[in-house]
Amino acid sequence: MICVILYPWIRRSPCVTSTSSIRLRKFCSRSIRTLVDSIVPLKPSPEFFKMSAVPEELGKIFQYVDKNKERFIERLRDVVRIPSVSSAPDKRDDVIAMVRVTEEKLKKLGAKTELCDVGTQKLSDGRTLRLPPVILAKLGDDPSKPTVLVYGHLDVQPAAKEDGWNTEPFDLTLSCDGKKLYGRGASDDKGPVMCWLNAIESYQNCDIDLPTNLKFVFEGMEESGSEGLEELLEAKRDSFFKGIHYVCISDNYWLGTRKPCLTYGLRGICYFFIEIECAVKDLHSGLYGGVLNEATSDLIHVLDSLLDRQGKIKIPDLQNDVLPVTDEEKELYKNIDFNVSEFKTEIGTNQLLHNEDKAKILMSRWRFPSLSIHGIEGAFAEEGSKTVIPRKVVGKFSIRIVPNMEPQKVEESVVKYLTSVWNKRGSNNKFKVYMTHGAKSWVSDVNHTNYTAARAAVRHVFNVEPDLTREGGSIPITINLEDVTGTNVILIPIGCCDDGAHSQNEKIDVLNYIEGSKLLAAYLYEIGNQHQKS
Ligand SMILES: NCC(=O)N[C@@H](Cc1c[nH]cn1)C(=O)O
Ligand SMILES: [Zn+2]
Ligand SMILES: [Zn+2]
Repeated sequence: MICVILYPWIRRSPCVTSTSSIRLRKFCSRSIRTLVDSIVPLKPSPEFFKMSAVPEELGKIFQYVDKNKERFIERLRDVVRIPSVSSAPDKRDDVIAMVRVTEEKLKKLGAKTELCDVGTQKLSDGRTLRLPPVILAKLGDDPSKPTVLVYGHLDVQPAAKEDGWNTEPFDLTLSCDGKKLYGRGASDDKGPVMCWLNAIESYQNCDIDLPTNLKFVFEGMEESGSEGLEELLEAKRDSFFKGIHYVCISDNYWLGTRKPCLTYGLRGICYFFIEIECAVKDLHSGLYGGVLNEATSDLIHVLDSLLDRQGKIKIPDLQNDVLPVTDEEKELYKNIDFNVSEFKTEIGTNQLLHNEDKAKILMSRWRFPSLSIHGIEGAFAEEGSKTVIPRKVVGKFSIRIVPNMEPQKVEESVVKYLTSVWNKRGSNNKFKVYMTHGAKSWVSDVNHTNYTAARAAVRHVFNVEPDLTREGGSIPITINLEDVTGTNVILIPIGCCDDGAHSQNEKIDVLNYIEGSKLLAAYLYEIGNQHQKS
């Protein structure tokens, strides 16, 4: 039997279900209002309003998700509250708490869980810190069903109100129009992880048998290079990671704000530190200024040698391995729904390096390397006019790498180039450059059942054919998951491009969180459906 539902985008219209009954903290500020007002009004094409035929079981699940919207939002609130910042040593206990809370949630759904110790981490100050355990879990063991491996991360980027947040970053806050949930990790990646739990709960409470067996890898170090995880994958290659048919990751974003997409490529990342030391302690610039080469000016000189004004990486040999763009590839960019002026508005810039050329902008984000300078540790960065000469500064930058580029080769080129820049500088200060972590890029086969199932799932939920996109960010473990399972990996993004992952005021739209829970349920349904045929 077929059940007919209205295309859910309609619910973006003003007749949105009232959220006044929701026991949620609401936040009204001019900045959020401005943000909401500035969003280009949705003009759905006529096909958006077509009726969509959804299989009866999925229809029931979708209704369950809608009915439990408030509780699902509370579920996200519970985990956003935990400041699980993997890069901050003093927050390590919170990362571990987040891992434990998630393990409990999985157990409640009936999963068999294991917390795997992945050893220790050496900090730059020489200290050793225990890495958060990785959750490996299994739900279902039916040999007649396919097995889907789900990966997600439980750690987040740092966030503080003083950085320019309008709300407390670790207190999930609903915007006054009831459409957006602000909080660190809301989109990256606690929201999507909770969507998986929502989807599974929905099957169970609707008394519908899960169409697949599930395995989970949830880690707490993704934002810091997934330390320890690769070794765990290798150690469990012939046990936990055996017998997996499909891998699914929800840890990226739609290309825009309106149309869902599926993602088949990621750039890799090579992260570098440059340490420069000029004294044994910080110095008064009135007493010591003018008598020594200062570490900060040395560092700025070195950092300035990395990029030219057009954003071209100046490190020789680095671009040698980048594959040329083929005519076939050029065609792929033509039909992708990407609006350059909306993109500029979202960033808040009126000038991009590649003007209004959609294909060039997308290629620069997806298939060419880029270099970004992230910050300088030790340099005076607070308010006020402190007259200090910092004794030691550490510059941090990363290079997003693309297919055919190898992290080790990138490391060699960077170290060789910066050492020569340093030698020419002629400073007597102490200088060190090293790569902290390197991860390869990843590109997948979009003709695999993993993708056809996900496309059908998008049609069930959004009644639209998704764009197939690549992503400029990195999920370091993706390629290892592909290797260790020997099967196809898909990225199913849940949030929008304007979610502000890693930035101030990170959010997830309520619509994306709720429809995203349905999407993952529909994906499992379609994997169950299409696996038998493949
Ligand atoms: N949502 C994925 C993501 O944000 N990944 C990080 C991974 C990373 C690697 N080193 C530091 N962070 C990214 O920046 O792409
Ligand atoms: Zn992430
Ligand atoms: Zn992230």
